[in-house]
Amino acid sequence: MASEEDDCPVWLADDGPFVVVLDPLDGSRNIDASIPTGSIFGIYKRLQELDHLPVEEKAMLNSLQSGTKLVASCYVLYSSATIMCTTFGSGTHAFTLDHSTGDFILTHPNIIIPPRVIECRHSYVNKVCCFFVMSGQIYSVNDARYFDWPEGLRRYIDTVRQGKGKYPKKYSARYICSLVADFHRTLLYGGIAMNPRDHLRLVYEANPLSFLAEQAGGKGSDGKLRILSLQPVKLHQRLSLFLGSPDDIEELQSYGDVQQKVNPGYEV
Ligand SMILES: O=P(O)(O)OC[C@H]1O[C@](O)(COP(=O)(O)O)[C@@H](O)[C@@H]1O
Repeated sequence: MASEEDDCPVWLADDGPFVVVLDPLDGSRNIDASIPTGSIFGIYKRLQELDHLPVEEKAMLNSLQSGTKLVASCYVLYSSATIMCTTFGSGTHAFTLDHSTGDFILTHPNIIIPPRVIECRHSYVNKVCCFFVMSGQIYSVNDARYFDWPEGLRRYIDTVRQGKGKYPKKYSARYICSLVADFHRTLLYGGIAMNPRDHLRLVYEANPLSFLAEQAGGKGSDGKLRILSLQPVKLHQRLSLFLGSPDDIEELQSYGDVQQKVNPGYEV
């Protein structure tokens, strides 16, 4: 088991079938203000071919598995409702805690990130009428960092918020600064959630959430590459993270230069 809060993974049992990587409390700086927080989990199979190695070594290598090897991912959102959203590789499904029984009830089966534009067709006598319902025009980023962003990311955000992107509607901004909450909204409402600086962790945050995004028909990217295709080399490896609908991620990536390399370490 490897936790974002610990320097090294721990080996719990020789015969445990699974490896768990977790961020136990994401968005912790929000707690005193009662802003939503969350937990994130990724689950892999134990690599039995490494069983002969010393404990520290096999604990580390088991925790550094590629995101493509995830067998399950989950986040729990602590907000006006407590929601557990999971994937076992066959869709993304969310369960809401019923406080009266302690059970998690399946409330959001087969979540699909809303596509940016939904085409509706209606048939009338001798006529097919087609119109579009716009959906998902939301971007989520800490744009106080605007002047540290690369030129491509600035152009992308400037473009979509003026309604001059591929879809002709001005985007709205939403940023909670709690990754689980920002991602949960993106799953349900669409759009794109991002942290372009190398702050979030590949193992504990980017991989599990990208697996959930993909299983909901979306994408997880570092601005250039599919997150799940990246091989972790360090347990606490940080990177740029973009999660959202396929249209939004593809449009963002077309701007090329979107990873924030200047990261002075912000106070708040
Ligand atoms: O300061 P930024 O760049 O807006 O980063 C905020 C992000 O950092 C987090 O608080 C996680 O940071 P920690 O891992 O240091 O707790 C996310 O929940 C949030 O999305």
